[in-house]
Amino acid sequence: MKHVLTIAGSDCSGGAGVQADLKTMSAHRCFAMSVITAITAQNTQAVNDVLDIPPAMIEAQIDAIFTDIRVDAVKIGMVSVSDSIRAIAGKLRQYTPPFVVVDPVMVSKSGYDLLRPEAASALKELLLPLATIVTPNVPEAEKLAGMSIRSEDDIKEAAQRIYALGAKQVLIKGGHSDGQPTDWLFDGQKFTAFPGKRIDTPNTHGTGCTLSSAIASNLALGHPVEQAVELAKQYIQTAIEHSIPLGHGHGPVNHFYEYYGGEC
Ligand SMILES: Nc1ncnc2c1ncn2[C@@H]1O[C@H](COP(=O)(O)OP(=O)(O)OP(=O)(O)O)[C@@H](O)[C@H]1O
Ligand SMILES: Cc1ncc(COP(=O)(O)O)c(N)n1
Repeated sequence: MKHVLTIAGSDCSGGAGVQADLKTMSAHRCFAMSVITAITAQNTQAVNDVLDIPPAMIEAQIDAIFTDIRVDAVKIGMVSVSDSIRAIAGKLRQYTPPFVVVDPVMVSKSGYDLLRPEAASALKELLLPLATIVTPNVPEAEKLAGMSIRSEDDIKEAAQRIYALGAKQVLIKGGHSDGQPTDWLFDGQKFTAFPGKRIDTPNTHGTGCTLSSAIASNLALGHPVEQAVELAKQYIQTAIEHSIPLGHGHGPVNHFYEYYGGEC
């Protein structure tokens, strides 16, 4: 069995963050582990509060796992403060897991800033160089690349700029674009498009967390990056198609469909 670790924030409503990651990794039949960077009080409508876990406690969680258990892939999600980013980067340099997927979470679907402005440069300088693949959505890619994105050419220019920050591969996701949700992968040489079919639903809470965890699971399972993304794209497409009308805002995507081959 492969062992996959998420380093991310907790979403008590179960749609995004660590909870989405653990469900996704389990659906891929991987053993899922978590290092919690922050506790959020949120639901499908809003993030009401965030408590950042002290960096020493983040380090202690990482040490507890790596000193005892083989880790086949790591996914990093919400890390809001630069001291926590620095702590995580230091530990990953120490333990050198084979694959690191960085989802540069910045703003929740409900509009809350999950990355403090002071931490943006730490994310760029400390986490991107460790990334096997970084998976920004369009607004995140705009921030990382320092440019606005309005066209396919802009996506390609932004991917090249983000690649230059040190990530080995860059996947710019198309969920926030107009039209069909095509994701673009850049490996330093070529661009590969992963087309999707847009589902007209408000229930897309946790799509980015799910996609990056599916990529991490597929890398742990031995798939090369391009195939890991292709399979993850199929996973998120099905999970959105069967998403759950839970709560009064953005409901979660459905992982049970992949677990049991049917609705829960
Ligand atoms: N309505 C949709 N229909 C089909 N696919 C979608 C839809 N919305 C997003 N996707 C796909 O879901 C994945 C996540 O993309 P998205 O751009 O939503 O990421 P994100 O904004 O980081 O997600 P999150 O807000 O959950 O962090 C991508 O593969 C994207 O193409
Ligand atoms: C702990 C945590 N991590 C990530 C997200 C982003 O997910 P979304 O953009 O769907 O709100 C979130 N809301 N909460």
